[in-house]
Amino acid sequence: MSLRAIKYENNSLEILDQLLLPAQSKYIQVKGVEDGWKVINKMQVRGAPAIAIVGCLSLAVELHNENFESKKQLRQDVEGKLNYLVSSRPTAVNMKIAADELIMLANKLSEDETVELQDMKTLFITTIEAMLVKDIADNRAIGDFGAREILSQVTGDSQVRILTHCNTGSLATAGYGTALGVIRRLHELKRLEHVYCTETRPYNQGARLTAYELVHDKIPATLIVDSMVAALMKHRNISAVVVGADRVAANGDTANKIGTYQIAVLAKYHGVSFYVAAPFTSIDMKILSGDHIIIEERPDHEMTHVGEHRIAAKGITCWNPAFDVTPASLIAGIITEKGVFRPQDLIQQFGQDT
Ligand SMILES: CSC[C@@H](O)[C@@H](O)C(=O)COP(=O)(O)O
Repeated sequence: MSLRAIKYENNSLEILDQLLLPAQSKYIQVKGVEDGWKVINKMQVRGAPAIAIVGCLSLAVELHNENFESKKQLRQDVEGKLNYLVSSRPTAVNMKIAADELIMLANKLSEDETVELQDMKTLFITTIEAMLVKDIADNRAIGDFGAREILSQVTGDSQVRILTHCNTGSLATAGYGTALGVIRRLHELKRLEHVYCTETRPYNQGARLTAYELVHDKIPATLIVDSMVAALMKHRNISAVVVGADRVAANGDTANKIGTYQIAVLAKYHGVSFYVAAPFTSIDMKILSGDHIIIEERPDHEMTHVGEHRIAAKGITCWNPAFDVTPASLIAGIITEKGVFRPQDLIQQFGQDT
C-alpha cells in the first residue's frame, strides 16, 4: 500500500499530520479554508504540490457546504479565499499558480450567461478535484523521464547511486513524488543500487519523512546528516543528485529546501550531475530569475528545539531561512512531466509569462 498524505472522499478532506511522523500516523480533518490555511502554515502538510492540492481541496470542501445568491457572489468568495490561501506560505509557487488559474476560471464562468449558478459551483469543485489525479500522473511521467535521463549517463546495465535532499515523495505530493518519483522509478527498473537521503536540518524532512517513505517501500537507502555530503561524494561514487523544487524561475534558478544550494556547489566540484525534478506547476515563468523569489523565514524554535526538547544554548539568536536558491548554472536538467529541459531552454521553449 502506498503512503497517502491526502485523503479526499465524499467531500471530506483529511491529511496525514506530518508533524507527528514517523512516531505517529494520524489523520486530521480539514473542514474548510481556515483549516486549510492553518495546516499549511504549521507544516502539518508540506511540499510544494501538496500545499496547492490541500489548499484548493479545502476550498472545494467549503464551497460544497455553502449557498450563494449569485454567480458574482460565488466569484468574489473564491477569489478572496484563494488569495488568503496563497498567503499561508510564500516560497512555493504551486498554490499561487493554482489560485490564478481558478480565479481565471471563476471570471470566465461568471461572465458566461449559459452557465447557471449551480453548474458554476459544480464545475469549480470538479476542476479542483482533477488536480489530485493530474498530480499523480505528472509525477509518474517525471519519474520515467528522470530515470531515463540518469540511466542515459551510465554505461550498460549498471546500477546508480543517488543522493536526494528534503522530502519530495508521496507525502509532499498527491502521490509517487517528484525527485522521489525518479528514485522510485529507478528502483522499479531494478537500476537503483542505493539512495542516500540527507537529514535536512532544521526540520528533518529527510530523516523523518523521506527515510520513512524509503523504509516503507523497501528501497535500499542510507541516511546522512547534511554536513556529510562532500565526504559522501568523495567516497561513495554518487551517480547523480535529484532534488525537488518550490519555485523555478524562467531562467532555471531554483528555490528548494535550505541546503540544496550547497549540495549543488559540491556536486559541481565533484563532477556529479545535479537535477531538479518538478511539475510545471512549480515553474514560475512570471519571474526572470531567482533574485525575485521570496524566501520564507521560519521561527527560531525549529532550530533551537527538536520536538519539545531544546538543543541550542538559551539566549542565542537564529537565522532560519526555509529555502535557498540554486543558480541555473549548477543545474544539469529540470525533469518535468513534459520532458527534461536544460535550465536555459525553459524560456526559449515556453516563453516568459508577463
Ligand atoms: C515535491 S516537494 C519539493 C519541495 O517542496 C521540497 O523539497 C521542499 O523543499 C519542501 O519544503 P517544506 O518546507 O517541507 O514544504
